[in-house]
Amino acid sequence: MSESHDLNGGCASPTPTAVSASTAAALMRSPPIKPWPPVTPSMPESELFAFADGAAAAEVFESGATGYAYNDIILLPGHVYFAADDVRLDSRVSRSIPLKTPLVSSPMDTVTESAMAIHMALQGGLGFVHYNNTVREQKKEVDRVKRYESGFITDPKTLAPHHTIADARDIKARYGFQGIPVTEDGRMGSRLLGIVSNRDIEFIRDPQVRLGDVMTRELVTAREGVTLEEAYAIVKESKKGKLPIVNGRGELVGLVARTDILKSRDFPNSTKDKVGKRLLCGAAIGTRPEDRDRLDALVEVGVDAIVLDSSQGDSTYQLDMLRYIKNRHAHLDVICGNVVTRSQAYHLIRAGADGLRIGMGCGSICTTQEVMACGRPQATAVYMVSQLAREHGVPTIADGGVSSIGHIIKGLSCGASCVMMGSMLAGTDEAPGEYFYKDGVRLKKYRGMGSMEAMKQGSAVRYFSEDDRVRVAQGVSGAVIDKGSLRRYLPYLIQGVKHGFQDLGVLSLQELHQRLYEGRLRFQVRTPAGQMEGSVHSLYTYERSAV
Ligand SMILES: NC(=O)C1=CN([C@@H]2O[C@H](COP(=O)(O)OP(=O)(O)OC[C@H]3O[C@@H](n4cnc5c(N)ncnc54)[C@H](O)[C@@H]3O)[C@@H](O)[C@H]2O)C=CC1
Ligand SMILES: O=c1[nH]c(=O)c2[nH+]cn([C@@H]3O[C@H](COP(=O)(O)O)[C@@H](O)[C@H]3O)c2[nH]1
Ligand SMILES: [K+]
Repeated sequence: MSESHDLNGGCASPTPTAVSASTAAALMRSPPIKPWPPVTPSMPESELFAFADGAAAAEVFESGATGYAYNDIILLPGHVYFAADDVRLDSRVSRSIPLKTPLVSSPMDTVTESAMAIHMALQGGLGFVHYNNTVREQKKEVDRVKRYESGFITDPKTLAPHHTIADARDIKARYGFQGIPVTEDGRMGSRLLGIVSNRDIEFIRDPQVRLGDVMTRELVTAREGVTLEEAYAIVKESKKGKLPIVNGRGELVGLVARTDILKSRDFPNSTKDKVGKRLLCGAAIGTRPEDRDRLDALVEVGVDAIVLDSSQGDSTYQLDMLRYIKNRHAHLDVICGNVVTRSQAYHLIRAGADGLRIGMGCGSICTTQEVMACGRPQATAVYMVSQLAREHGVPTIADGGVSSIGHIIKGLSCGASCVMMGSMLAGTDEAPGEYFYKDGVRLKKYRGMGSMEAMKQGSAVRYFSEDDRVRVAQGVSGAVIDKGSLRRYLPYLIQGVKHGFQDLGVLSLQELHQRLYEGRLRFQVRTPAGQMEGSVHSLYTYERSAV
């Protein structure tokens, strides 16, 4: 027996009444449907976005009583009339630093050191080197970024003549490259004696044969100071896989790999200075008197932007430090923060901040809102602060609380010039620290800079002593999942953001912000059911790839 579902909810259906012949004839003669004009890219905006559903940002965020997180809001789609690849993401991180990619890495000791900063800059973003270390260590990290030249390998794996074929095979298995320079003491900076490549060792059975007996000694080398173009020309001419760079004393100072000739052209969007063509690099410092020495050390190696790193940026300490830097190093961009209100932002803008970092307690490892009872939901904070900053030409960074591509798009849609990430980047190869396994999952450590662990290490290395102040932690330590290399992960994020812009019908960040402030970017607040509906649901199991 089949079950019938009564669509009238159990009520008896009304008895159909007969339609008169004249009414039936009139219905059949109903007026023809008015044709719409064809939709074309050249259509005026009033037609492309003819109906305004949802609400303008001002209506959503300016109510005052309620603050919204990224997940509380959703954007309504626009009209798609271009390909995702047509979208341009050019922006600024601070008054004088333009970016092709509006993504920056957080100054945290499990996120940004030189490797992260190099790869963020290569792909059009920027990295801020943390300062939970000695002045010397931070200076060295910034120096590495500034000295980086795409194409020159400055820290090649090297071996000594007493190493064996097994050692060379081990490097190949672990890092995937062949052609290992052999130097006197096995290190970079020591006299170059030869190169051992696959051809030298492939037919030798005994893995204990020493490299000194089999390496190639007749080498084509280039002298220190050679330009990348010249080095490439030599590599092409010599048909060798590797070109060692040596100084006047014959010591190894660098290496150029044939395989990198193509790769180095892969970064047309990199964040570089116009004159020296060096990658740009940011760094964080604090607002204590000793941070002035740190500042000078960073300026010595050419740091391009300074973040004054604090959870509450509206303090006389920060205002004093900002004025001090502006007097001493007028050329340097200073990004202040963190802030979440217009008052905080106003004080810093008035004192000359070149950029503002927005976010208090929204980060994945943050417990500030729990412990300090201060903060603000991030979407509202980004909108309110960015709106004021825009009037003064100051770019803003939406910092923290980003755990998906959608959150990046929402941060930018709320008015941020770029987005800063910690947890999203901490699991990549370029973040500091080694991977480890837990429950069969490959992880990397990630911790808040206000966590007890980070604070203890910080005061130990920064001040060379364990001070005995009572500390109140504002963060936790944990771990994040392996995300592989930024070489793949950043292009994935960038492409995702471009697709989001395409759905919104905006071709650039400038257009997005123009729509935002003209009330033409339309938002809606999602109820808890709306949020559930918008995330994965009703499945017994599912998988989500990290990249
Ligand atoms: N974005 C966020 O929500 C949060 C971020 N964090 C991160 O944790 C780290 C530590 O943050 P905070 O504890 O806010 O650092 P902070 O250095 O601003 O503050 C630490 C303490 O030192 C005081 N202080 C700063 N400069 C001073 C001076 N010149 N003289 C005397 N006292 C001074 C401050 O008032 C505060 O009590 C940073 O990396 C920060 O980004 C921490 C909490 C929240
Ligand atoms: O309350 C906090 N306690 C901490 O210990 C802490 N450490 C970092 N931060 C801030 O969090 C941002 C990174 O957040 P995500 O992991 O969500 O990207 C960072 O960029 C910071 O703004 C902290 N906030
Ligand atoms: K949090």
